[in-house]
Amino acid sequence: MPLHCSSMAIKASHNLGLVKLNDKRKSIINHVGTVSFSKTHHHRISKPIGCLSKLSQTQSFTVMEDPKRLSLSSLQSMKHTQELETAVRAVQMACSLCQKVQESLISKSSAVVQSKGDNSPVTVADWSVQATVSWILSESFGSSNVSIVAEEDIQNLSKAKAGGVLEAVVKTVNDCLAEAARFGLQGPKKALGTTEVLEAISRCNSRGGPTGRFWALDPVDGTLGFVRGDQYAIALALIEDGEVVLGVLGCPNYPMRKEWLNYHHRYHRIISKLTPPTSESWDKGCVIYARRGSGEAWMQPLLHVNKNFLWPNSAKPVRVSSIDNPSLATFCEPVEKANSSHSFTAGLAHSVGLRKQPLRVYSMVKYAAIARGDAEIFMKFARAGYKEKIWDHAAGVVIIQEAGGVVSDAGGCPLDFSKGIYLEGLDRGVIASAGANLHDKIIRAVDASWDSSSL
Ligand SMILES: Nc1ncnc2c1ncn2[C@@H]1O[C@H](COP(=O)(O)OS(=O)(=O)O)[C@@H](OP(=O)(O)O)[C@H]1O
Ligand SMILES: [Mg+2]
Ligand SMILES: [Mg+2]
Ligand SMILES: [Mg+2]
Repeated sequence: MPLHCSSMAIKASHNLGLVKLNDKRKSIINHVGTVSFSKTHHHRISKPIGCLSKLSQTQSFTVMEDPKRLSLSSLQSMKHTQELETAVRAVQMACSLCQKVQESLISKSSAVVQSKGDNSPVTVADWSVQATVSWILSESFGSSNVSIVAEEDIQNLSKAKAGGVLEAVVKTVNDCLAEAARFGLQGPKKALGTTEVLEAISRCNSRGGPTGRFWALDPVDGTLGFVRGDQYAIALALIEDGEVVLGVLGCPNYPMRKEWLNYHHRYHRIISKLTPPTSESWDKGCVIYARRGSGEAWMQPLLHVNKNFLWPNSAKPVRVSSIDNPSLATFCEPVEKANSSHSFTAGLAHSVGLRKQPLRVYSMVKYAAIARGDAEIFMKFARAGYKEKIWDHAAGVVIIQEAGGVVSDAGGCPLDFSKGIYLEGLDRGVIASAGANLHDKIIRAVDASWDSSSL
């Protein structure tokens, strides 16, 4: 919503991600990821000029709507309708594909799990989703109009050829595309050949950057969770001139009860045989999506093709939690210590007064949990030297922001999606919160404890 406040000479266009100030508060407002304009409204600045070291300097202002600019706002919110619809349908298809592959992984052997150069896992599902989404986007918008940055390439797939992985990918892609009509999309007239599948995967060779439009795709985020029969996500975002304009997160195992998100909880239940370790126990799954500037994030249940559900799917709005008392708040973080320092976040939690056990969840399901109001804070502090990739964050960031939350690096700056495949310039770590108060507290705690940390 465009905003105008004459008394403070503040003009802000929320939808366009611009904030202009003509008084001496410029240095304060331009430099933080979140600005409290009033006690109840929080508005994001997506292009700061620099960084404030402490969000506590955030100022409060009274803001009035400028009715003359409303038409611009509604125009903005109609943008990308086609792209969003296609992206949601493609992610629904990808969820269905992944569910089938995960079931077969659990019931058979782990032979289809390959290791990449960095020892991270990759599976038939990662390549198959990348091929399927790439093919759908190209068919829907014309391959010359579609540019995609995505995690996987065909090098490892060619290496894995001997194990029959490529054949399995081609079959999985074709089985999935054969169901396209049920998702309101058009599939191929005849099954894709190996060359076409490889082409679809390797077409995702954009390197991103500051200008133009590209999609960012993580075909399976949290592959480790996926192969362990746990949480994972399919993440698709559209980025224009360095800004994420829409995001879609497919979370096929998002459980009915939020406590079941917790890796440890699930693990203990399984070993104590309280619930069977089948995917049934999740009762589960959703696709969450948002469009920049709409102020809304939406959630759909998964479409179950075998249950004969047809498009359109029902959707309901999601909103971040209203909890801003740290003692009542839950924070989530990666399961693997190697991906984020559990000891550093434990220290932060202690100093901020977070009393609950951390919710350790694989993948961008953590972003989904914040957007749905199932947790209040997400923190990730990777080891020094690790560079976060845009596809691991883009969709989640826009969804949380539109659901009313705040996302920044540990210096309070927005994540920068304009610098290629990495989040260049990221200050220490990623923090997402349900509201500005919690966010402010975490950022101050990071500042206070960073120098004595071993990160
Ligand atoms: N060393 C290191 N440090 C930090 N992050 C790393 C690291 N290595 C990988 N990755 C990326 O982390 C993605 C998975 O993040 P998660 O939050 O799901 O972590 S965890 O699996 O719950 O521990 C994971 O995404 P996927 O590869 O899509 O699963 C990686 O992009
Ligand atoms: Mg990932
Ligand atoms: Mg991945
Ligand atoms: Mg990976």
